[in-house]
Amino acid sequence: MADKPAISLARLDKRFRVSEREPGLWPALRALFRREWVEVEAVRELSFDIARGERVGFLGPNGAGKTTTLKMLAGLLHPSGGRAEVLGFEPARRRPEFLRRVALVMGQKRQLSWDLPALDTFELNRVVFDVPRGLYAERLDEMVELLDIGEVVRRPVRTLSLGERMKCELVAALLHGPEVLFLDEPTIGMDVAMQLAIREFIREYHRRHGATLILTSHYMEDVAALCERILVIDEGRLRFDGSIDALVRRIRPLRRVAIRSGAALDDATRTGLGALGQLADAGPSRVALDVAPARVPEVVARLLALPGARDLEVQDAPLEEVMRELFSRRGELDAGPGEEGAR
Ligand SMILES: Nc1ncnc2c1ncn2[C@@H]1O[C@H](COP(=O)(O)OP(=O)(O)OP(=O)(O)O)[C@@H](O)[C@H]1O
Repeated sequence: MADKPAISLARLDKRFRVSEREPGLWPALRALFRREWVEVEAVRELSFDIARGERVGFLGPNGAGKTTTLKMLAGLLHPSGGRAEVLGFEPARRRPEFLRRVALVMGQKRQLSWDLPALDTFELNRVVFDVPRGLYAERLDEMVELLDIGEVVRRPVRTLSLGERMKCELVAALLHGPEVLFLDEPTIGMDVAMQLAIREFIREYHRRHGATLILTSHYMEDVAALCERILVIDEGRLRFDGSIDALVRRIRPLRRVAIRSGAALDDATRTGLGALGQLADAGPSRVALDVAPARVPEVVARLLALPGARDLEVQDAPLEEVMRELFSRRGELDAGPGEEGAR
């Protein structure tokens, strides 16, 4: 029999009731006596399974329901309907045995005490989670070394840079050895070098300890480096479940083939090439064509036959472009699973 999934959602729903009023004084006064409520459907009938040790990227436009889902899975929010199971537990019950085995790290929130060194919060967590001293010291040494924060953990948190603080947040979240890790925008607002350091740490931590990982990030490099599977949600619903490659093919189905020729191309040649795919503007002696993957070999052969042809390139759409498109095309991704099928 296959292993039970680490995480399982069945038609999970979350609705928020929010009060709504028109701007201005009169509506404000009226709202004191009679509030008008609207329901926001943040998560709608979300169903998927995640196997133990899987690394899953959770993507979608702003307000898609990613954070709400992670909060439900970490036991911070009660679902309005459906069922969530994490490591066999119902997260909303917040059983201590459950809380000891999961961790939620949010790039926009901190659990470290502002005026104390991070080491003090680590020690507090050791007591709260009842981690044996030897194991605690072992884990702490390992992470401090991997993140290179031997000195950083001794300084008051308020004096740390955003990246240094996030490194400490990660240590605080991992000292109890969680088997499931929810990471919500762990690199948000950081410079490229710090993003890379944090990403590398997460990758190495996963390699060594094999925790199940769900990550949300607006940085495609994070997701590409860390996640083997992507779930896209939009308006609270699952829109895609598959690999990054499959997602790129779904959003940008064409590949770009470009070449430089020995001389400027005349109009007749350009028109002839235009019949092979969509011509992208590339300059007088350069041709770039966007073509369906199946046509790439034929197009490459035709381009290589141009006089003085050189510098052939075949590219997928850059990941950042795919990400931008994904976040701007609200509601346009086909419903249903990715090319690799529903799981
Ligand atoms: N506590 C709350 N009360 C009312 N509405 C909420 C609450 N939390 C979230 N929402 C609403 O639920 C929807 C989903 O929000 P959520 O934060 O889960 O999205 P997200 O995908 O994480 O977005 P982002 O990428 O911007 O962080 C949004 O419309 C949001 O305004």
